[in-house]
Amino acid sequence: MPITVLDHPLAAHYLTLLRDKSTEPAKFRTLTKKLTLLLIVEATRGLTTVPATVETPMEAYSGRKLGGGLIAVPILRAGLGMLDPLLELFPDVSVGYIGLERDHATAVAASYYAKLPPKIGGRTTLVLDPMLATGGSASNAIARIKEAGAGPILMLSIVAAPEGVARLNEDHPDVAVFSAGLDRELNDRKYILPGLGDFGDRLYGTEPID
Ligand SMILES: O=P(O)(O)OC[C@H]1O[C@H](OP(=O)(O)OP(=O)(O)O)[C@H](O)[C@@H]1O
Ligand SMILES: O=c1cc[nH]c(=O)[nH]1
Ligand SMILES: [Mg+2]
Repeated sequence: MPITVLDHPLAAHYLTLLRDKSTEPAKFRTLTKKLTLLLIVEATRGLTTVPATVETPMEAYSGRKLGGGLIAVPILRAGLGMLDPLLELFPDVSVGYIGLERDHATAVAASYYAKLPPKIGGRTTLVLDPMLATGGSASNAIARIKEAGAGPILMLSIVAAPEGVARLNEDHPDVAVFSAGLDRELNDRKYILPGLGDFGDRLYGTEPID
């Protein structure tokens, strides 16, 4: 599926501040949340609703409510920075976790944790990971989520590289990808250019890339 890139002045503004190397972790976390809110609104446009009637103080109103329960799966660590805004907008979401870390030399992601909700079958699942670089981490996580029987899968990232989008389209053509930005390329260490560096390190104030 083609990637959907946010096209909104607020998204452009927040993303520029997020990329700025002088942005400290506290502000980085706040900007991540704001960008994720915008991404969630865009990505969930197609959610199904069911009829619902309520009484206003004046008369009956025939409206709509959200249908089935959503699943969210942040990819640890950096994806955790995107979870709070999802919980705010969808307080009834069920949350699973997948831990993946790229090897610094090979950039291949290895799994160190997975706990998915037991009743994932058929439910719409939002995968949260801010960086889609080679696409290896997202592809690995999505394969596990599919094995568990999830329904439609939406991938939410903050910065995507063309290489990662191509990998996901190849491995999981049924998955819709949303991102706040689509960057130029990967460097020889598989970091995104222009990118923003190591998202997890910037989010949690750990060591910078050398
Ligand atoms: O598309 P890929 O090439 O797989 O790269 C993207 C992955 O790299 C980062 O995680 P990292 O391995 O640095 O782990 P961290 O979130 O714990 O820092 C990022 O959060 C993605 O999960
Ligand atoms: O540029 C990149 C690539 C992978 N992971 C990151 O955090 N940043
Ligand atoms: Mg990292």
